Amino acid sequence: MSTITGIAASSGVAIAKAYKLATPDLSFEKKKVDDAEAEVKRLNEALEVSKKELEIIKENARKTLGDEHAEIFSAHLLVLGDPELVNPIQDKIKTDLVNAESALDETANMFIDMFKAMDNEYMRERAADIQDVTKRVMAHLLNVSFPDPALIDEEVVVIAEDLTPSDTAQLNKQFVKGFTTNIGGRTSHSAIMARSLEIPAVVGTKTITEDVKENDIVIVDGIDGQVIVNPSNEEITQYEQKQADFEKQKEIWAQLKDEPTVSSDGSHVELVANIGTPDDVAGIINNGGEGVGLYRTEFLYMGKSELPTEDEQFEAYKSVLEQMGDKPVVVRTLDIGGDKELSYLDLPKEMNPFLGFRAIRLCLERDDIFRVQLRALLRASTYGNLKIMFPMIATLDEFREAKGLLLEEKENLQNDGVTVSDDIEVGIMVEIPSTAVIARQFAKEVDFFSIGTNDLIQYTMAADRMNERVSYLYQPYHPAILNLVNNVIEAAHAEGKWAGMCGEMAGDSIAIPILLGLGLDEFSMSATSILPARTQIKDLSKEELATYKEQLLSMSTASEVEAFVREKTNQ
Ligand SMILES: C=C(OP(=O)(O)O)C(=O)O
Ligand SMILES: [Mg+2]
Repeated sequence: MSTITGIAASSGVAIAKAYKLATPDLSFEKKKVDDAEAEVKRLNEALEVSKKELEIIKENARKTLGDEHAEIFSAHLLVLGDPELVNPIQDKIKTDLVNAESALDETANMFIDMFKAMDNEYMRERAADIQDVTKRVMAHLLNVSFPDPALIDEEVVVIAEDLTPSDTAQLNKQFVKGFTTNIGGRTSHSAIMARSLEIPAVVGTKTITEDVKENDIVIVDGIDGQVIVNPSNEEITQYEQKQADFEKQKEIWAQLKDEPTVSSDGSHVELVANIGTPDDVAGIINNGGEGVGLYRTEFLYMGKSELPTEDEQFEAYKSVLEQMGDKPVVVRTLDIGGDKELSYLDLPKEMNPFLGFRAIRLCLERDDIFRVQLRALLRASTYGNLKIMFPMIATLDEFREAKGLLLEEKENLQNDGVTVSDDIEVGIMVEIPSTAVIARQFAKEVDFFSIGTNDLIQYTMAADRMNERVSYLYQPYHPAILNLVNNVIEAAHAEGKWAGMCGEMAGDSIAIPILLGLGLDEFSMSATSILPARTQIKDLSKEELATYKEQLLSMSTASEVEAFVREKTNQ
């Protein structure tokens, strides 16, 4: 057995056999063949098996993630059955007398290049579909297995170099008991999704794909960030106990499910949750959340082959608002870019995607995409307590322009006789240090702030949130971060506005006492963190914590801050 240490990304313990998720080697040799018919038969068989697999994947995706996410596989099935693609491959085998692999590769590449060059978004999307489908058919021709998260049908721990947010969205929690990756940090989106799916996860292990072989038994300890490979019987017993203790602890937390969040000296704060899809609302209700503090709408745009329509979006927003009743629902407009890609938008590769064309920057340039979302939100606004916030705001001009588009679409809808709520609060995420520094000026114009510490920390410390090599610099308790957070809260209060936090820091047990003392009004976190946070806050005195403010803000290091908080709060 061996133990590998990584970053604890999602609590809980999982014990199961390993399932390695890696793209196989699909290289092949171009060969001349004598029997073209036999080669065509081989191609047709590979196409048939691929079709069957895609049918299963589509059905699994439909059951676990809904029709919307299953749609991409319908597009793949269409490609597989398209004679315009299949006939030329067969013809090539017959006329050039080459093996099926090279006929497939050359023909598919010809179509991919042709579609990519077209000045039509729909056609460019088809290029991505052909690319995906060709890989699957090629794997069958070469007789190599093509791992697919949506095809897993027995209990496993997924082992991968990295999981993209859309890979993570395909994990079926009935079978995937845990996952562990080489790269990533606590705030990478795969980690955030693991928490909303309640799947134990350890990320940033650097070497897990080398340390584990297919079918090894693996323990994922998402509480302490450890992975144990081929454990002894005693270790299995020990971790089964840890798993049972964790379940018991969850039962204790659950006792506060229907209670408000009140500190020991009677101050109420709002504990709300971060969600990615309407299905995640069930998790908020089960965990006693007081609303939605961040709805990451980009997941509506991912795992698909084209942009979601206004009606599809309207249905999703309406569903969340209706499920939450009169509780607040803060919806963030599209935040694509960084680690969240949309293959069908075909955006150029960037050297620094986190500093590049993302979020509001993209939305203001592609206002055709943005306006559709704004209209869908405005139409849904009468179904609950909607608040809208814009991501990655760096300048007041960006906020004014985005709000201007919102008001324009509101007027357009009203002119068409559509009813729109008149009291939608419009706020911003504070993720960029410049915005935190001049929060006073912003506070005069926005209705609220939600501090996105996942990005604010990476931009302030110049430490990539996805990179485990610099994770030591990713310091939520660094006094520079505390000063920025304090600046935002003070600025909001000076203008009679509220300040929340929707970065992962809001659910951190060392950060919570600090934030309570600084006067944060709303804490938005993974649904599973709500009950532990409520339990903790119940025993904290806000008044006492507020007296430590100046001392904390003038400290010099994160470790000084952490030691101080641990001492004062017995952690
Ligand atoms: C909540 C945030 O947004 P995301 O994690 O989606 O970038 C953040 O940056 O803190
Ligand atoms: Mg962010």
